[in-house]
Amino acid sequence: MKYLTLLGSTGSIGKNVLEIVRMYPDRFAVKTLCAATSVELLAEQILEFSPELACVIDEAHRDRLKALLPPSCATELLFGEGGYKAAASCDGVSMVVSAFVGAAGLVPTLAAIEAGKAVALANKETLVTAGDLVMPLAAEKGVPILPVDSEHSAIFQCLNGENPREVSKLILTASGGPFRGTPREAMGDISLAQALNHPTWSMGKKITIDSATLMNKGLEVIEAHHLFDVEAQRIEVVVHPQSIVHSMVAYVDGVVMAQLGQPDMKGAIAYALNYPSRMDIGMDPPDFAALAALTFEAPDFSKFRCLKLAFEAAGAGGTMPTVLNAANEVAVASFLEERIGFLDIPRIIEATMDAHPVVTRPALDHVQEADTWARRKATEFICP
Ligand SMILES: NC(=O)C1=CN([C@@H]2O[C@H](COP(=O)(O)OP(=O)(O)OC[C@H]3O[C@@H](n4cnc5c(N)ncnc54)[C@H](OP(=O)(O)O)[C@@H]3O)[C@@H](O)[C@H]2O)C=CC1
Ligand SMILES: CC(=O)[C@@H](O)[C@H](O)COP(=O)(O)O
Ligand SMILES: [Mn+2]
Repeated sequence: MKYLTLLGSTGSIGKNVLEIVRMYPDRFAVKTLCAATSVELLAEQILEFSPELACVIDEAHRDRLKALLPPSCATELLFGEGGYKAAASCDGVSMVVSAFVGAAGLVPTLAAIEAGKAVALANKETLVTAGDLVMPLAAEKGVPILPVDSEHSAIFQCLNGENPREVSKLILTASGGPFRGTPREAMGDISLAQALNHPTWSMGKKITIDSATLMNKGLEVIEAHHLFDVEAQRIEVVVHPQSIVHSMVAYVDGVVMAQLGQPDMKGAIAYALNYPSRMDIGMDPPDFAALAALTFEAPDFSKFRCLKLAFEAAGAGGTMPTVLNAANEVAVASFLEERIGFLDIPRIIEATMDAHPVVTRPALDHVQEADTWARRKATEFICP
């Protein structure tokens, strides 16, 4: 039996994880559930899965959650960063699924690694903001970091059994988002509803906006760099609108291995949860005869500035990816509140990066300071 801590149980990834737990109650049990403020859904999940511990973002939400549960409920209720760390390092937990959104995932993921728990990692921002700290700590503690992000799961599967020294490049596929065919001149008029309309994947709001700006792919380049120890110059992004080829690995002999499947996160989640064995999760392979075509094209870096900025942040290293990520979180939150336009997102990130004096080889304190600094700076650039 694998005992899980689920960081982000009320989110898109979290709900998919719980679907798989429902399919295999003989293999997985939920020991702790964590969310931020969605106490109604969390209460339902607590009643269904009876975790030992549950945690929300602050005391007020803990009190609201408590009021939704019967007095007989034995689940211990915690709140705040201390509570998340306790959930991530809880005795008896064998795997932590890291599925918070944003850099909020960093501290509990580090706590999980410190405590020697295997990590199934969906929260890419953890690696973008502090990959140089996270991966060495995982290596030191002998903790596996199993990718959940679909592209990274694909690469992980394509690398299986191959010699990493024979890899020539990683090829990340991008759907291209809803604005792949939108003329450059029309990009300023994009509405929130249009940006939330992802062509192939159903996901949380923040990552859906990241996909629309192609920042998601930029974050994934940095994530892949840390997960697979391949420098960003050897990571190529190719637009593949059908989202059937989830990513590829090219080898020194020119051979390319690809992983294909339907655009449904349950495949990647199940692979991470049950690695190295596969499970029947009721998913059919793509119907190739019914697919008109699988197509590939280069991304337009000038139309999608965020992708360019992510490569620049990867090249600068140190605290620059932390700043890229934090400024992006601020800009996307502001776009989701309809306070800024779509093209303000790259403008704010670029201005924040331009103002940042990079700290090389940062410790956790430096990362956290850079994150706080970038959020403040980006907020200033929202209303210049
Ligand atoms: N969705 C997908 O298909 C994919 C997602 N990912 C990555 O997985 C992560 C999760 O994405 P997704 O599930 O879409 O996101 P959602 O927005 O759907 O869910 C986010 C989860 O994190 C919780 N949360 C949000 N903010 C905080 C915070 N400050 N502290 C603690 N918990 C918080 C939310 O709780 P509450 O509901 O209470 O707000 C919710 O449970 C992201 O890093 C994303 O990039 C990667 C590949 C695919
Ligand atoms: C499902 C998943 O892994 C997402 O990160 C997905 O890749 C988003 O699609 P884009 O390719 O549009 O960014
Ligand atoms: Mn992805």
